[in-house]
Amino acid sequence: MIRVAVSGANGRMGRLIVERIKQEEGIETVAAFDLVGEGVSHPDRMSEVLSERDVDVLVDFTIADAVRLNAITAAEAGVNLVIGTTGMSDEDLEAIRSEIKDKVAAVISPNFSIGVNLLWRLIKDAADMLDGYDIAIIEAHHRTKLDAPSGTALRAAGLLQEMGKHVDLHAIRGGDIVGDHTVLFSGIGERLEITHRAHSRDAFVNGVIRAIRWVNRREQGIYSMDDVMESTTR
Ligand SMILES: NC(=O)C1=CN([C@@H]2O[C@H](COP(=O)(O)OP(=O)(O)OC[C@H]3O[C@@H](n4cnc5c(N)ncnc54)[C@H](OP(=O)(O)O)[C@@H]3O)[C@@H](O)[C@H]2O)C=CC1
Ligand SMILES: O=C(O)C1=N[C@H](C(=O)O)C[C@H](O)C1
Repeated sequence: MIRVAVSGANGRMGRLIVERIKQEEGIETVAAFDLVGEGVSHPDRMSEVLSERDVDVLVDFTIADAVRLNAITAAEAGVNLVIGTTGMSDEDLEAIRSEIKDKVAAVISPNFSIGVNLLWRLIKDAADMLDGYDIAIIEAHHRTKLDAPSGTALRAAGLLQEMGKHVDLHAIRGGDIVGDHTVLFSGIGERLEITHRAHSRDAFVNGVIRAIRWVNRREQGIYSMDDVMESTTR
């Protein structure tokens, strides 16, 4: 049995992850952390709760200001990680990576949906073939999302910038949009749009469950959803 703790357990993602784990064989939620609410521990108590409950994997869907401390606390307790939180500074992300990489295994991804992980592959091929096209990324999310542009859009832009491409980023916030990303390649006489739309957060939760199973008892290191997808069939 994989013993999981969920951080951000009262949030949109955290609640769904806790509910899904109840339906999964071989995984159980043994601890939950959030700032307030029934049945959760305060993150100040994370270190002792992780040890007391013998947690194998901590899943973090919180806020940018919290994830660094949560990740380092888990790593020091020898607990593997699945991190989906976005909006961290480059400095925070680098600190997380360097402080945990020799201690535990961690899957870190700004998007756990399989479709977006494929989109990140497809846009590199498109950029390669559509040399000289203007590139824009347009993302849309619900009105309460804290960070903009999204972590997914920033990852897409980063991949294209590594290829020497210039990318314009546009973020829209409104209503209850779960998460849309379009990478638009505009040329003379044509354009190509590669779009992913999440209809529900199940798209992310599916990937999180895969990542939990995969990261459990993995060797120390930092991994992506690409690593998970390469070596799992379900
Ligand atoms: N990688 C992916 O596939 C996805 C990533 N995300 C990212 O995940 C994060 C969470 O998203 P979402 O669930 O919509 O956000 P929510 O705001 O709904 O949930 C975040 C929760 O974390 C709580 N929280 C804040 N600080 C701490 C802390 N120190 N320890 C534990 N819990 C804390 C918040 O409490 P309070 O409300 O009281 O502040 C809240 O309940 C965001 O960064 C989002 O961008 C979202 C979807 C998919
Ligand atoms: O906050 C969200 O909701 C989402 N955040 C992630 C991001 O910033 O890319 C992933 C997804 O688009 C939903």
